[in-house]
Amino acid sequence: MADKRVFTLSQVAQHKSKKDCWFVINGKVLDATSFLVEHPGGEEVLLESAGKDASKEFEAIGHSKAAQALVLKYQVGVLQGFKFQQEDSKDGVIKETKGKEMTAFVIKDDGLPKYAAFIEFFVPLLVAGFFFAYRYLLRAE
Ligand code: HEM
Repeated sequence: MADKRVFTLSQVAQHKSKKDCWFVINGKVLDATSFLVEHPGGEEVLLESAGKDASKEFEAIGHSKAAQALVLKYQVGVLQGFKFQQEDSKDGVIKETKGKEMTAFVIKDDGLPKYAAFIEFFVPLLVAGFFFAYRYLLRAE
């Protein structure tokens, strides 16, 4: 891939037809011609952005991670003067990193000792027992 080719926006603007459709997403110049028919959002939206910087539209849709990764497949170069933020993507090519998944545990610790559950169960039972015993004794008198 010609990942270090630098294009100006006016160069990108020359590729705005169905047979030659380029646009820019976050500083990456993409040739999405072969992707037009495959795009799940339809080719019309892509053609509307043809030859332009479609970063805002792309972000506005809230494209999935998979879609963002797919962008790299169609990259032909970078936009002149665009400052890439990530260290590893100075040339506009974000190397795929093995995603480190974040996991979290919530350790439930309400500070009660283990026998608390035992007490919570038996104390109401005892109270009820005393109540019925008391009533029984009252009737017996
Ligand atoms: C090469 C660039 C692009 C790729 C690889 C791409 C990929 C995708 C993918 C995979 C989806 C399915 C949903 C998802 O996984 O997020 C999608 C949906 C969509 N895309 Fe793109 N897209 C690109 C550019 C654009 C641009 C520039 C626009 C707007 C101007 C756009 C508008 C949409 C819309 C409207 C949907 C449908 C969303 C929905 O139905 O909820 N896409 N795109």
